Amino acid sequence: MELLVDLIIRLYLSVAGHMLRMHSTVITSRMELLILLAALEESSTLKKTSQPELVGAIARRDKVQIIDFCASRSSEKAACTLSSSLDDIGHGRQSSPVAGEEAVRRCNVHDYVAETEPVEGRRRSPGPSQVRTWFLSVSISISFQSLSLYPSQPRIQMDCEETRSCLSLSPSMVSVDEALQTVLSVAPRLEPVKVPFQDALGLVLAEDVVARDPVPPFRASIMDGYAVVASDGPGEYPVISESRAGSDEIGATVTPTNVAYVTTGGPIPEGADAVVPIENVEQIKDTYGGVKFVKIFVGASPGLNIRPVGFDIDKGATIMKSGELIGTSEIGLLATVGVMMVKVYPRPTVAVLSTGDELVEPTTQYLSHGQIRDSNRSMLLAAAIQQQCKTVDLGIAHDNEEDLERILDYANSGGIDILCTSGGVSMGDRDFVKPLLAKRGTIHFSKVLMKPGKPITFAEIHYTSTGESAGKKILAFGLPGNPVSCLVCFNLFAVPAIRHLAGWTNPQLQRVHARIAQPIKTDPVRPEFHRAIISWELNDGSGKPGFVAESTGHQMSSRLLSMKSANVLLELPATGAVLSAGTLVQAILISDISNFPLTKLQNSMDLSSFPLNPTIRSDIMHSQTSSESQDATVIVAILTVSDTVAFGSGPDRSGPRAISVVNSSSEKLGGARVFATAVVPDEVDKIQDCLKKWCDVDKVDLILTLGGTGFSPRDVTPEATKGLIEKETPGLLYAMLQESLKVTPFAMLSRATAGIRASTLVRI
Ligand SMILES: Nc1nc2c(c(=O)[nH]1)N[C@H]1C(S)=C(S)[C@@H](COP(=O)(O)OP(=O)(O)OC[C@H]3O[C@@H](n4cnc5c(N)ncnc54)[C@H](O)[C@@H]3O)O[C@H]1N2
Ligand code: MOO
Repeated sequence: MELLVDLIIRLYLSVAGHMLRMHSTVITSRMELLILLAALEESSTLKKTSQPELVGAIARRDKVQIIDFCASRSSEKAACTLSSSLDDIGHGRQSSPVAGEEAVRRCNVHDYVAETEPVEGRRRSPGPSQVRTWFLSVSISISFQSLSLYPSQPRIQMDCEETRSCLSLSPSMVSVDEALQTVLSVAPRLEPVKVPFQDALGLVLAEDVVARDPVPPFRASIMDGYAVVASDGPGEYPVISESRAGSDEIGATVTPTNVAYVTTGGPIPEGADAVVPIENVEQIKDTYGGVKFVKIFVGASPGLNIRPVGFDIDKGATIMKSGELIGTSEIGLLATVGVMMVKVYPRPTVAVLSTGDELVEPTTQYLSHGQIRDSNRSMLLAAAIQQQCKTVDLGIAHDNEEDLERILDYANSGGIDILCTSGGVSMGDRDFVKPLLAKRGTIHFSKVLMKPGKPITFAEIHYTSTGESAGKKILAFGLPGNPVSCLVCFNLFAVPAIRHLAGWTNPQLQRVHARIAQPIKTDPVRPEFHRAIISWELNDGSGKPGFVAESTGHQMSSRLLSMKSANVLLELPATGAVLSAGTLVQAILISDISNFPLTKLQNSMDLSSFPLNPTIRSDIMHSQTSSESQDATVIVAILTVSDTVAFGSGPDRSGPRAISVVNSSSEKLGGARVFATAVVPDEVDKIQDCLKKWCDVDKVDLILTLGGTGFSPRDVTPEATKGLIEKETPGLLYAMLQESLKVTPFAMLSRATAGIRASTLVRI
């Protein structure tokens, strides 16, 4: 039996693309230990640290529970199969076979070398009748290097307080959706307040607003012209009065055979039932006995150009409903109907605290070794202000429990609604935020299956003060220290919470669909929130208008530049696959998108630096050719061949440069213009697909390929090109080499290729 289990494990681990998973499995026998050890054999971390502990626990006949054991390669299917196999072998109790996506979703995976988590329960030694239970969360990347062992609370009766603290610290990981639902279910609506209507911009109404007056309050003219009795018809009439907006010609009554001058918005005199615009009327030069006469050229039907009383707003009409957001037009409406005080949900007060011994004020000119400027605090305060919150700056807390506790107490007494800390929520020995939040309140979750932002912690703390705030709660977000993780988590969780507190009926962030401009590699385990800039394009690559998303580049969670200018977070599923350019994905809006970058089609120079895949680019190219190719005699396409660029791990430096060289030397090159660009990874079929399409379908004149000419196994551009060209052009190669040698002797190491396919010249 042992051999069989061992074999199964080895088999599964040896098959590329398989995932091994044991879920909620209690290890009680040597056989089960074997399963684990066989699988983890290659984990040096385990051997050095956790394995002896685990073996010791088994030897002592302590009960060991694996809550999540996941050797992740990529396939979810294998996880289910193995899970069932384990059941079949018969452990004596069920390990639940978790299927497909659900398995991955619930998987507690760590994709880096993790360490023992400081959990309260660890300090307790098991009593005589107690069962020692370990929570073991294991993730094995392809190299099987990472493992974390979580000794957890013994399964013993504890008093409530202890139970709560321990449970709050359990390392279970929730999905982003679950986490958000939790936040929203815990977040209370703030008590509504009355404010002057001018101060209500951006707030949510907490009552209906009723018009106390009709609008307009009198019959008003829509045009500058003459108020007439419609039945009079065309003819010459005396002007008996002039009614201008703002004046009321009291007493003036229009009767048949006379008219009154009116301006737009002015009251219509009694008796008149239509207004003839001034354009259809002529002043008669001579006045008769001081009375002005006009000649009316057209007839009018009753009611023409008159707004009756209450035409825009009826008296008593509900013009705004509770729950509506007050924008600029709403302020205008409140003014119109004379509602001077409105009941609204107030803005939450957000306190922001940075934690970490390495942090110094941003004003620090010279940094000592190990110091960094605190960026998160200013950023979070600005983000809170952007959400219209009142803010409290709690400064920087050092990595010690006392400092943190003192500041938390201060915040606690200050009437705040939300506390945002950053840093100190991960696994370091000085990460005090979680234990403190657990001590002061209830932790609802402390890890979320997302990238970046995994260690985000959410807790609710109850006010200790006795004053007005007594009984109220503070929502505490323990945001990760990495600046990008910090801001991404603020957007995804704190912003909806702020909105919910502030009375929004739909506090969720809005989503749109966008097509990605570059291929993006997804994470195999954590759904990723990839920072990008979307813009509206007349052709999003599908031939129709739509949003196109441009990645902000390298997505490391410390690289705040990846957040700069980003107006969306692309929601990328955790499949480990590469999404090709042009794939439609969901984009979560994180900022105002009204300030779009210029659309690529509006800016032909910019067009060239837009590395869409060949299909997309060609579509755009076709829509361009009618207007722009008329004067271009040589149509050029540029292909960047690079894994780094294709997978979004680095910017395309050579592509844009080549484009500007071609475009700026256009005249010298006989009217050459770049109409198509693309980026593909170093793979023969991808390169060939693109070249074939440009040669055979788009009939491009010249293709320049960049990259992939070196000597590494992935450098295959020459091979891909040679497989396609029909006639070689050795002379060109010679000329290219000669020129290149003038710049660098290394040119002789280049494996340049050139040739013709159909009517296209391909050069690398
Ligand atoms: N062994 C493990 N290590 C880490 C894990 C893990 O699960 N096991 N998680 C990683 C992930 S994911 C993240 S995200 C970070 C989060 O760490 P913390 O929230 O504890 O943050 P710190 O360790 O304090 O700082 C991380 C990083 O960010 C910088 N930082 C912190 N505060 C600021 C600030 N106010 N302004 C600018 N930069 C800040 C800090 O210097 C660090 O470089 O943990 C991983 N590690
Ligand atoms: O989850 Mo951390 O936020 O990847 O860097």
